[in-house]
Amino acid sequence: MKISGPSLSAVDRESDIYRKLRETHPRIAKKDSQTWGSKAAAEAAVRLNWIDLPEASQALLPQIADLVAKFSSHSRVVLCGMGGSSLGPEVIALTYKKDIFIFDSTDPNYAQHAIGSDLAKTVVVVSSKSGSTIETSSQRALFQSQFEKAGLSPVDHMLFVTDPDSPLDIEVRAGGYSVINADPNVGGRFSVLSAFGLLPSALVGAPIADLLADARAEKSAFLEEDQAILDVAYLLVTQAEQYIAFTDAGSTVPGLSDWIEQLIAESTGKDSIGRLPIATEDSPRAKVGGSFTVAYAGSSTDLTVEGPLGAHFIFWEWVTALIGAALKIDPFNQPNVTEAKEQTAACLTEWNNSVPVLTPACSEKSVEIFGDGQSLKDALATFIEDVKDGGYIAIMAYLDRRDDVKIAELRSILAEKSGHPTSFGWGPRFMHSTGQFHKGGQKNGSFLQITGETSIDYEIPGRRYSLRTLLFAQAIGDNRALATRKYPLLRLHLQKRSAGIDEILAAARSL
Ligand SMILES: O=P(O)(O)OC[C@H]1O[C@](O)(CO)[C@@H](O)[C@@H]1O
Repeated sequence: MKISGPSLSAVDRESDIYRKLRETHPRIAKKDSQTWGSKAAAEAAVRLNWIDLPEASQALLPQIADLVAKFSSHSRVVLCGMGGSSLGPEVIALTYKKDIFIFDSTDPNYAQHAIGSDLAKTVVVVSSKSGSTIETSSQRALFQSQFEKAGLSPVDHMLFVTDPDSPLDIEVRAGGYSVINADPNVGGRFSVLSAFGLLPSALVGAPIADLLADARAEKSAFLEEDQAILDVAYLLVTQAEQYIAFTDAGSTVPGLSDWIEQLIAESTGKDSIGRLPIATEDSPRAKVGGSFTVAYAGSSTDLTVEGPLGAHFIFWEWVTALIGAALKIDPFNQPNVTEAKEQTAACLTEWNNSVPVLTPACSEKSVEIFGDGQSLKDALATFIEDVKDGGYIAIMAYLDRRDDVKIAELRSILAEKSGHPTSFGWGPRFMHSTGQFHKGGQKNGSFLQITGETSIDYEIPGRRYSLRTLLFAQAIGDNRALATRKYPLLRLHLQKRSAGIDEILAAARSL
């Protein structure tokens, strides 16, 4: 991996932190579960096999090749999965310019795109380590019924990646489905070089053997010569107090920032001392709010890290483990993700499985305002004013990331208007990424939720609620989890999505 940039002059290789990182590096290589302290040791003992994946996953290649051959008559691949289970294949497909539909949402409008118009040609990979993630199990149930309704046998169109003996594994094997098991001692966000990353990527024709070879070469390189990897970990610990802005601009590995975001945010966003990665459009916009800036090409950020995608994967996983040791946190748990899940379940019970009428404080044209402010502009202005010194804004859009993609422009507008680091996440996908940080990291976030009416809805077979109800329970559940912490919180609800997005963008630009 080649590293460069002006920040390297700040590396103090004689400092205590650098010494700690240098001591930690060989302990990670030995898979020493005590590396992150005794409290983290039990979890670490069953989470460290990602270290072996560049070599160990080669053994999976024949099984993956068989599955690719078995499903080769299907021209369209859909991947159902959340967090690490989907962001890995997404960046691989983007990098190698392969087409895969990533279904990592519960938005019915987006689900309609996932289902598409040609189920006969579609193969669906359902990826879930635990087998119990609510989004993934709902997506799976939806697809099963869609295939049946279309007169197609789901067994011929669906295959599964999961841990051996997970409830999902047992059920789908009994049902005659194709299944590939991943190593259970690898956590979701570290799983890209396991079957979770490799199988969907191979189905769309990405060169997975090359990815593994690049990861192996990089691992050998940093085990032999540790300076580059220790320098990067040192900078992210010492030069970024809280915010690390990543940009894919000019990069040969587009989408990597989103994958790194889930890796670092969910691994470090706890005990109020984490690092918040922010995926930004380009280096000028990355700098807003004084974030430490990182790119994978060019020379306009604090740090540039260049290398092939497989090398990036193992490099950033290792850096994350190093950061965890330096910050004295357990990088392998995600305590606050569970909290949002519980709030979602509580909403579903309270609502008796259907969204109640939610009355806004006020409305303007297509947008309902749940929060302070007499108009959209006023609400946004108040929201920005309330951001704490040194704090950040998180925009969470529970919308369709194909049709509603324009709303992502709000990130740079609010960053510029407020001068604060501003992240953007699609709901509920961000819940498996920055969602952990929002509730477990530094207590200085301000949260803007954007929800919208749906043009379609789907019943989820086997559940008593629909996809739309689940989406709203996730949004309102997370809203409650944030509200209990008394963080600044605004929800804008779009009665009409397209018009509402334009109105929000216009109001934000006029601030
Ligand atoms: O693969 P699973 O078990 O469905 O989990 C999906 C995601 O949920 C988390 O467990 C928690 O957000 C992630 O670490 C993981 O990538």
